[in-house]
Amino acid sequence: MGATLVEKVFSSRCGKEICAGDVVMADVDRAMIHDITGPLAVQKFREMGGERVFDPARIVMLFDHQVPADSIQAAENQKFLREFALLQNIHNYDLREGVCHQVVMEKGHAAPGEIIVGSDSHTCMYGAAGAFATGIGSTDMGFVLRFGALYFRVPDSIRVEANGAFAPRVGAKDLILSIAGDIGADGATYQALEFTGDTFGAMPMPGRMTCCNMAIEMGAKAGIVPPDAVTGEYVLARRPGAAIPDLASDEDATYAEWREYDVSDLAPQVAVPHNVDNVVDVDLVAGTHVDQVFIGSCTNGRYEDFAEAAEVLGARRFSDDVRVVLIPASREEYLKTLRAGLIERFVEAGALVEAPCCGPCMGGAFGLLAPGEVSLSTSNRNFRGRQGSTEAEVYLCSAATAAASAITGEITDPREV
Ligand SMILES: CC(C)[C@H](C(=O)O)[C@@H](O)C(=O)O
Ligand code: SF4
Repeated sequence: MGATLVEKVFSSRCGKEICAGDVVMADVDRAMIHDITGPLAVQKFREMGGERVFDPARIVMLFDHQVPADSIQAAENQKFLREFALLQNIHNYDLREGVCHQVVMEKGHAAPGEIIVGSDSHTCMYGAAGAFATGIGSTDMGFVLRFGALYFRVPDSIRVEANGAFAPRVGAKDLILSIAGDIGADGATYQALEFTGDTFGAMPMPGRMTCCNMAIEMGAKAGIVPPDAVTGEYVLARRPGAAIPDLASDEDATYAEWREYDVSDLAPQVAVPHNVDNVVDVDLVAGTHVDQVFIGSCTNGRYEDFAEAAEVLGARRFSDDVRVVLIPASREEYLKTLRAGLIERFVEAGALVEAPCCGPCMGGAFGLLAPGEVSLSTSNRNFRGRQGSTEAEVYLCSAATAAASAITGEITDPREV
């Protein structure tokens, strides 16, 4: 019987045929912790009798949610983790690089066929590199830090096949929002989303990351794009010599579901408050006043997002009625955006450009909303209270839609500005 990509990853790791539903103990290739979840994971590791981590080279520690520290507690957490890294000889550690998921990808910590865990729900983003990657809780992470392995129930897969080319100003974020609208916020619970078809085949890595990143928003364990030449080029540039196994689902693999999309007539999509699956074509909400526009996060804070935003902006200014907050997801993305002259253009146009971090995405560090305010955000979550007051509203969209709306001060179709 044929196997899915995810079943193949586990079969290869376990050295025997593994099927969806099997519970296996599997070694992990990388374990990622960050400033919020790291301290509890370390505490759990110690409670389990941990003295030395299983392999310092396989642990990645990044600070992003509250950087620079926005409270004494955050500063203490970061100090605690820094001391742990020094003690354990963890070198893949940085407090300045940016949002953890972006940094994991760009430093080459994810490669096809690998199994990666992170104590953050959007760890599923590394499926863009053809890895099985999933978010785990801090107790599980304590176990992983100690033993380098974890029990997994191997998920069923939903095949999401997309074909066709996007219209101008429509792209990966619109596609994944539309998929979330169809599947629903819990419609893929404990399953893997396998993204196939010529749209994904032609999609550059940033778009694949956007789509895999949002798998968790449908409850999925993982999102994964079958590794191909695009994956190989990205991974090898960051980890020279990495093995790029030929991995794809068998033709007769069993899927829980098979969904097909034709993206050629897809319009820009917007998720309206307060659920990610409350998705509509942009024209249905066009004209909604916005108080804050945020372009950033692990979902859409890459150079390509800012380049598209700059194209939409042209020589204009952002509306004086909107707080426009732009945050490249990492230093690498920041530098690319800076060197292309875009940061200067954005600042001239009235934007606040911040250093790489999660920023307003989770309403943690800064950029909070007052009751009654409306945010339009390129991030991935819009539930009540996500960016500040529970009486505020968060809409989600692409960087193109965000830029168009930041110019007009209301939700705007990027094809019309
Ligand atoms: C803080 C962290 C645990 C959380 C997550 O797991 O996703 C955050 O990154 C988020 O996006 O809500
Ligand atoms: S940018 Fe947002 S979604 Fe991504 S890790 Fe940070 S808080 Fe979570």
